[in-house]
Amino acid sequence: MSQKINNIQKVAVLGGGGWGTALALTAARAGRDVILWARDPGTISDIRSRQQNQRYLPGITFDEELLATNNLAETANADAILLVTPAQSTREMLKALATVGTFKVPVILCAKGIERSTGKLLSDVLIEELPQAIPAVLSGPSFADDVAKGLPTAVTVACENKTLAEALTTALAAPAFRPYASTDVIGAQVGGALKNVLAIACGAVVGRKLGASAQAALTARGFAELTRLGAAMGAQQETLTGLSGLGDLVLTCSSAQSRNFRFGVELGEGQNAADLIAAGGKLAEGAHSAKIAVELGKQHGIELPICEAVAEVVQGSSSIDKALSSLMSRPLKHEDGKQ
Ligand SMILES: NC(=O)c1ccc[n+]([C@@H]2O[C@H](COP(=O)([O-])OP(=O)(O)OC[C@H]3O[C@@H](n4cnc5c(N)ncnc54)[C@H](O)[C@@H]3O)[C@@H](O)[C@H]2O)c1
Ligand SMILES: O=P(O)(O)OC[C@H](O)CO
Repeated sequence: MSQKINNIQKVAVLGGGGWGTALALTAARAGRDVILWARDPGTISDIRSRQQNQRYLPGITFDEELLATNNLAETANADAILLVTPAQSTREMLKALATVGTFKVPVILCAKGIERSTGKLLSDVLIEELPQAIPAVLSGPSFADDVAKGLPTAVTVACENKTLAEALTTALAAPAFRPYASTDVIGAQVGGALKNVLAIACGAVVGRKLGASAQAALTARGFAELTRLGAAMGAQQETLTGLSGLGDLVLTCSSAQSRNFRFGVELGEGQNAADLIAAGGKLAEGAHSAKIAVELGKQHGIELPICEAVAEVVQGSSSIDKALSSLMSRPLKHEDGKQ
């Protein structure tokens, strides 16, 4: 493995959506040899022939000529894999990978979510499906459009092996893309998964025109939920207050560029979650993680009232108004959560 650590040159990116394409571009800008796997043939031909991914990164043409394929076997000799398909497809993707190679390399999980059917973090899913791979996580405040356009971005790259975490940051660092190394694989995942749920709540408050004060209050109380669950699951405080925790929460809870935030705005404006999901619009990972986050909270003895409100609205068992009124009428508490 030490040879691989010192020489992460061939990077395979799995996922031809906005984030997969943006990460492939930034890895190419970092000087890596990049192969991008996508399942959609239209995406591959768009990238090959026009240096665009119009479906997921509309209006952006890139200078880099990315090598794109829909043959997964072509990724088998990579020194590192970036897995960038939606969280709920992680297991399926890993099962597919296992059929084409051994992958005794770092697999960097870039999706933000919790497996809905099991409540498992994606690193646990990876260990189950590809036990010889080395789990790593890339997370932080970063919109695909910004990264694809080369705007400045900083993220956390976590791997339990400190040397490998540092090697991965070296391999991915580009002039406008600054990864920080961490050994906290759990913390980097909890922040990314929960901020999506909390961003839906903030979006709903904006959609309902409840004011900037309410949005700030939800963000701060949401951060309390994120840090308490994270700590109970073994995350480090510095990670939760860092890029992949507070940093991403602030971004996603305040920007209409976020799909989770916009999903919340639409709910706040009176649309129905089931209809929004059935319409197959933009990916809002928080809608898929809300209920399982609440269940994880219960397992760890942590109350997550905002996540619970989002879960209830998403599953149609509460309206926005009812959910907000039950949040406001909870018994008065100390801010630190202690009695
Ligand atoms: N877009 C961003 O700004 C951004 C930033 C950071 C993290 N992320 C995270 O990255 C993950 C992917 O997001 P995205 O923005 O690229 O989504 P996207 O909707 O732009 O693209 C999703 C891609 O995954 C593919 N896909 C979907 N289901 C699949 C399956 N079962 N097997 C194989 N491929 C499948 C789609 O064809 C598409 O190419 C999400 O978890 C998201 O939270 C996104
Ligand atoms: O568009 P969203 O809500 O999926 O957010 C994208 C990134 O996770 C922001 O860091």
